Amino acid sequence: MNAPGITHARSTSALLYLSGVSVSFDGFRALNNLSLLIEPGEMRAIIGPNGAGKTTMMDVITGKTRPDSGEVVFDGRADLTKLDEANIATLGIGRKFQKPTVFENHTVRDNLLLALAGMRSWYRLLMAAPSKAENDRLEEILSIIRMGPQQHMLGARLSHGQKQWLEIGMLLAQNPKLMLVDEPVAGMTDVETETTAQVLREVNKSHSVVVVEHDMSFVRALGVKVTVLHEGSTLAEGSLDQVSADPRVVEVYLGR
Ligand SMILES: Nc1ncnc2c1ncn2[C@@H]1O[C@H](COP(=O)(O)OP(=O)(O)OP(=O)(O)O)[C@@H](O)[C@H]1O
Repeated sequence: MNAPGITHARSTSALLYLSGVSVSFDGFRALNNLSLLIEPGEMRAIIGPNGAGKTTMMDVITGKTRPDSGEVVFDGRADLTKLDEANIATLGIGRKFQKPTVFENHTVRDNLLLALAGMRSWYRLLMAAPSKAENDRLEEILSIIRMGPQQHMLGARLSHGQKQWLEIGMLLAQNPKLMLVDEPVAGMTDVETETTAQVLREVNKSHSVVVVEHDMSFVRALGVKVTVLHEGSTLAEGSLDQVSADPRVVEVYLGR
């Protein structure tokens, strides 16, 4: 049975299907007939110059912005243009914004336990010990985000990079079918950037991911298919080497 509120859309085997999506703000086309297809299990990197429409695309997928036209289908069945943000999150789309928002007065472990239990369960978390299943999952996530040694540290004491990894872990705890990650390495050192690529590659073993990022060394380290957005449309798609060799991409983005 379908969850309430789901409107059947076109049937597709893609996890995420955008076709002909346009969004205008006061007559300015932020997205212009955009199409994108993410396969189940895939990790995709989205790059493009400032104002290319990357954030607007993420906003359309999460229901924050309604497209003026076009199709947005998730998991082969749900028409996301008909759902609100809460319903879309329930369907299994999780988003990590650029700025980390971990609970600073709680340890890494408790931040993850809160995310595992769902934010409604503060009381349960404080009053009851985690179940064996919760503990096992917690250990698994700590290992994926490489923060086992820091699990008893308070959020406030973490470095910028560690906060980002913890937040990736908190998103993972909610077990979304698709993780959207906005500029995860902004402000990171080179070593943190490399670790973030390793963390996301590990995440991608069990989750589909769409990551927006400007940092080319990071995108190279991810080693996944890249979509280049420009003026609200797909300009090029392929490996980083392929799109980097495309004169149009050099002209509008990489050559700058
Ligand atoms: N709410 C809004 N009202 C008016 N214009 C907007 C709004 N949101 C975005 N825009 C415009 O739409 C265009 C696309 O913006 P968007 O933020 O999606 O680009 P981006 O690729 O994410 O850029 P950046 O890399 O700088 O984050 C920009 O020209 C922006 O000014």
